[in-house]
Amino acid sequence: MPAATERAFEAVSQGRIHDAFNILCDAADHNDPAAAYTLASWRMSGDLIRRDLTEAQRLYGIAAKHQYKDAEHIFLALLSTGAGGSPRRWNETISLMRNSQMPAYRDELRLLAAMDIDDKGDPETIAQREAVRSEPNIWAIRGFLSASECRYLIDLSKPQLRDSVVVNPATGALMKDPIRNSRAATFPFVRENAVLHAINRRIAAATNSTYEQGEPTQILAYDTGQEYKSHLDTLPNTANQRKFTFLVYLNDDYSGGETQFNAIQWSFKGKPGDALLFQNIDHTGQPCPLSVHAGCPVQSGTKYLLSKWIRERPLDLEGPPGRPF
Ligand SMILES: O=C(O)CCC(=O)C(=O)O
Ligand SMILES: [Fe+2]
Repeated sequence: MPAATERAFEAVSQGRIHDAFNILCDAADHNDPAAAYTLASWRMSGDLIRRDLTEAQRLYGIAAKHQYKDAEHIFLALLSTGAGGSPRRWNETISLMRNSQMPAYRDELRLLAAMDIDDKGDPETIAQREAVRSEPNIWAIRGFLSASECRYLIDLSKPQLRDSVVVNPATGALMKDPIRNSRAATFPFVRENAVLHAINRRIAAATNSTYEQGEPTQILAYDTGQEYKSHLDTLPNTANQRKFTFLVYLNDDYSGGETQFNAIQWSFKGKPGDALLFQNIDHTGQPCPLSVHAGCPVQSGTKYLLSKWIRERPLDLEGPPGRPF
C-alpha cells in the first residue's frame, strides 16, 4: 500500500479533505513521522484544516522524535514560545538541545549560558533605557546585546536574507519595495530558535510590552548605496497599531547608514549592541508625524540592524477559526 502521505495527497487532489485528514491522523497515531510532519504543517497553516498550534506542536514532536526533516527546530520553537496557548516549556527546550545531535545547538547553548535569564528564558534584570528625545519619545539602551550575540545574529541572518518586497495592490504580485532596497531576514515564531526567543523576551521586558505584542524580528542588511527612505512605521487601517519600533545596531564596520529623524533633525548611529526605541503613535493612537525616519544610504561596507515593530496589543497567533476539523 502507498505511504499514508501519498494517499492523503491523492485524497486532497480529489477534494476529499476529510479523508486525507483521517488518513494522516491514523498514521500519525502509529508514529509515522512523515504523516505527523505533514499533518503538523497543515495544523500550522490552517489552509486545509483548522489552525491549531497546540496540536501542531504535538505532531511536530512525533516527527522530531524520528529525526524527520526540520521537525526538531520547529518543535523546539513551539515548545519554547508556548505558541498556541500551551504553557512555555523552556527547561525542556534546553535539555532537548543538550541531548540533540545538531551541532548548531552547541553555539546556541554557549550564548544562552552567558545570558542573565531565569528558568523560563526571561531576563533576570531589565535593561535600563535612557531618554534621548521627548518629542517624539526616543530612548537608547547602550550594550543591549553582547558582541557575541550581535555576531551570532548577523551569521544567523546571512543565509536567509532576501530582497525586501511588497504586494502590488493592483495585481497582488510581489514587487521590490521602492522605499527600501536593503535585504531582510524575517524570523516568524516558528523559525525562532532559543537564542532569538530569549532576545525577544529581553526586548519585551525592556520596552514594557509582552512577547506576543512583537512582530517577527527582522535582521536588515544594507550594502553600500542601500537605504530605507523616509517613512513612518505605522500601518493603514489597523485596529492594532505599531506602537513602538525597536532597533539594535549589530556592527560598525560601515560608513553612512545613520537612522535619521528628518522632522526633528536628529540622527543616531549605535555601536554594536546599542538599541534605539521610539514611539510611532501619539496618546490618542494616531500616527506621530514627528516620528518620520530613514535609514540613510550606506557609503561603504554593510550595515546590519535588528528591527522589531511592537504592536499596541498581542498579535493573534492562532488565526481565525472556521474550519470544521
Ligand atoms: O535602517 C534604519 O536605520 C531604520 C530602519 C527602520 O526604519 C525600520 O526598520 O523600521
Ligand atoms: Fe522604520
